[in-house]
Amino acid sequence: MSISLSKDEDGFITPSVSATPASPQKDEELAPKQPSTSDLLTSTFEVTVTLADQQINPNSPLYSVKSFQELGLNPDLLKGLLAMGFDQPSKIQEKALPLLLSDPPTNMIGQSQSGTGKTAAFVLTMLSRVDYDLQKPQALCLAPSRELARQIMSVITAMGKYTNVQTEYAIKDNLPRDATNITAQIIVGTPGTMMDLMRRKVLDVTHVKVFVLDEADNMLDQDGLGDQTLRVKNFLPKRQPIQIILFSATFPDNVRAFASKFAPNANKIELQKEELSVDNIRQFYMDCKNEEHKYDILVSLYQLLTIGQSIIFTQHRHTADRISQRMTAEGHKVASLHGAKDAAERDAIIDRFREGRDKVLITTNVIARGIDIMQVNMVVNYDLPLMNERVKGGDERPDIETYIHRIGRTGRFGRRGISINFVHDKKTWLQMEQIEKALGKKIMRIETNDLDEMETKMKQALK
Ligand SMILES: Nc1ncnc2c1ncn2[C@@H]1O[C@H](COP(=O)(O)OP(=O)(O)OP(=O)(O)O)[C@@H](O)[C@H]1O
Repeated sequence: MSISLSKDEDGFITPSVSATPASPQKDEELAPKQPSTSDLLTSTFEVTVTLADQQINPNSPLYSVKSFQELGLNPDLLKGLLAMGFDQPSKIQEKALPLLLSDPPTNMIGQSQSGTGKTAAFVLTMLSRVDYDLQKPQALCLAPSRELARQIMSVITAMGKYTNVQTEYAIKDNLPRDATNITAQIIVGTPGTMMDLMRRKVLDVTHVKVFVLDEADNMLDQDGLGDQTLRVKNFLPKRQPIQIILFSATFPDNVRAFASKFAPNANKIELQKEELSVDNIRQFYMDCKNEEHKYDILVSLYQLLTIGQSIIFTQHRHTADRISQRMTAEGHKVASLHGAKDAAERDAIIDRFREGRDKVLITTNVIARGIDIMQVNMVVNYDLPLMNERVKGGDERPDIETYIHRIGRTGRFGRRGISINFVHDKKTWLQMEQIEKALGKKIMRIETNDLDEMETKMKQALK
């Protein structure tokens, strides 16, 4: 028996037993530049494509498509795509889909910014590869949270609407404890539960041919979910080739090498460092006097937070609960979500938020990644994300990857969004400065004492 430290979904480390501020902004910097879905579809951001077969020219038109029709998809899947309103592939889909769907299947490590359509790329691959007449698990997809697993499942269901695909979850408290045999073709879940089902032989892996990791850098990070993900992979049969697909908006250097080992000989689509975050998210900061002042400012922002929908990120679960209880007691309508709540409650909270019945969600890193809710036009980093939520020890450096994912909950698929960082002392101010440097994007100051100015600037940024 060994005791190891592992990170739970909120980013908290738990033991487990197992075998110079940005200069004030000028008004012209806020002048609206109108990004739109069509901007995203014709986006010019650069990706580097490296093919597993070095003899092939990645710039050949064979390795890029301008329409879904060119992919030679099963007509039922094409119908599903069109019913979802997907008329044209996005940049990442354009590049990734021909590589993902070609035969023989080749591994893929794919990177593109948050909200640019990675999910559809791997979901379409799973749906294209499974044999609908075979009642056996054939594609496994792992995600870091139950919320994301449920969202991926909803994309599979929508895209596969005109097929006979059968699906099953591998998330906590979903299957009855006495379930014996999963016959669905596509299984989506979190690594611990997936492993549990495999070990108990409820999930037969003999016919698995596609293995997908969404938020792959997070899933492979040795300080995160890496151990469990590796265990799942090692359980898969070695006899037949399995297509391994890794996608994320971020691949920090420390996991890149491991990703290449995990998905050997992969085709790779990578982003330049300066393209990590999308331009349609306007980033601001507010200089608060102290912790208590952060709360007051959040309350004063309430009206703006509810123009669309907003997500407020805190470092700790207790902060999320405390703020939400205080705001509720003061007559505001807010919800809080984190990994300490039970499964049914978590599902109910995210569903209410997704349906727009709650407009403000206060949460931890548990939903920093992947969650796609178009109406979210504001993200507040009440606490900046820090490395010590991710790695062992008291590392107080800002967590750049988590920052990119958090602000990426807004500005989905070319829409406009704004993010606001609260800083309240020299330390947090310096942390924010490091984020600004790492991303090479200006984070603009908004005064905390002029609500009208704040409102004007924010509305302008969202126009
Ligand atoms: N080709 C398309 N046409 C229209 N909408 C699309 C297309 N592809 C994806 N979308 C929509 O774009 C939104 C963002 O897509 P998705 O959630 O897959 O982004 P992502 O790249 O996985 O983001 P993240 O890095 O945050 O996980 C979704 O609402 C999806 O339905």
